[in-house]
Amino acid sequence: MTTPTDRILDGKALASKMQDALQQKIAKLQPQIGRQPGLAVLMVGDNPASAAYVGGKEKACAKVGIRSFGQHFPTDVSQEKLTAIIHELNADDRVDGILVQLPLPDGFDSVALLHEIAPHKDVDGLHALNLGKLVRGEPGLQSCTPAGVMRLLSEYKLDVRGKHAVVVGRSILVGKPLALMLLAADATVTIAHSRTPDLAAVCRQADILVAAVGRTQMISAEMVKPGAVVIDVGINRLTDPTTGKSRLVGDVDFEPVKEVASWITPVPGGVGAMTVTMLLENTVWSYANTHGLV
Ligand SMILES: Nc1nc(=O)c2c([nH]1)NC[C@@H]1CN(c3ccc(C(=O)N[C@@H](CCC(=O)O)C(=O)O)cc3)C=[N+]21
Repeated sequence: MTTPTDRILDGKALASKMQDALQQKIAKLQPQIGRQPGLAVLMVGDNPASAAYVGGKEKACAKVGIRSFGQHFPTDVSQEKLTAIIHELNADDRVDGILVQLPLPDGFDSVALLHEIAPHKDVDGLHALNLGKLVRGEPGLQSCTPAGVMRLLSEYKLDVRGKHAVVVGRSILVGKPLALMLLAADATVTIAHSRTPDLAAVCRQADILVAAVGRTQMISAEMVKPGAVVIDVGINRLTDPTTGKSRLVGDVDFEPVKEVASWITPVPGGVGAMTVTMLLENTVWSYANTHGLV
């Protein structure tokens, strides 16, 4: 029962291919529209993981030709000030997408803030209007990480229709929207979580198993049906106590699970690598859509 090791869903390669295509698309649209697409990322505080993500987003923007309007605030910035900044960005014609880097430090009402973003600039797909469209199965801006998972599955022509997808995790950023996207693609969807009894038995039913919990080694080989497609959304940073070096691992016990699964995403280089690219896609979609060029 061996699995060819090339059964890896290579998010990094797909992201790079998509970024090349985006770069060309922007180069074509820019003379018609008369400006670059623009993305504003708001970050509060100095969480090192957030700073790294924001840096990655700005680098990717520069690479494809999106102008960054990054703003970094100290933790004592007020909710009112952030709201006012969002209103300015809503009215700023150079800005196609607005993203509030999450999580915000304690004391901020992030949902209230997300709802100040003009829905057509909500490139994170977290505004109630965009989430509502997703529930209804209408087109709209969709959350980047789950959209990246769907794109990976379609790129590798892995059929979702009629398959049993088990999503472990029910966050508003990943688990819930991904379950809805899988449902829209005609999967039979189960959402499992920390209160699900006999999680292993539920996972073993999955043709497509998604781990989006944020806990290392959450998914062991015994929880995976042979031949299942395993999608690892977890991003956990582990520090080696002897070397002090840190590395990223997912929620899946990769080596043993890879022997059971038909296809599997690595961490890093899998879903996470797709997330930023979907953000760029959403920004360019909003840019083109504003000018009737979608
Ligand atoms: N409003 C908001 N929207 C988000 O989409 C959002 C957020 N807040 N807060 C934090 C999470 C996390 N996130 C990732 C982005 C890039 C990688 C990524 O590039 N990962 C690479 C490697 C990164 C590395 O090596 O450090 C990979 O997995 O291959 C991962 C995770 C977006 N998030």
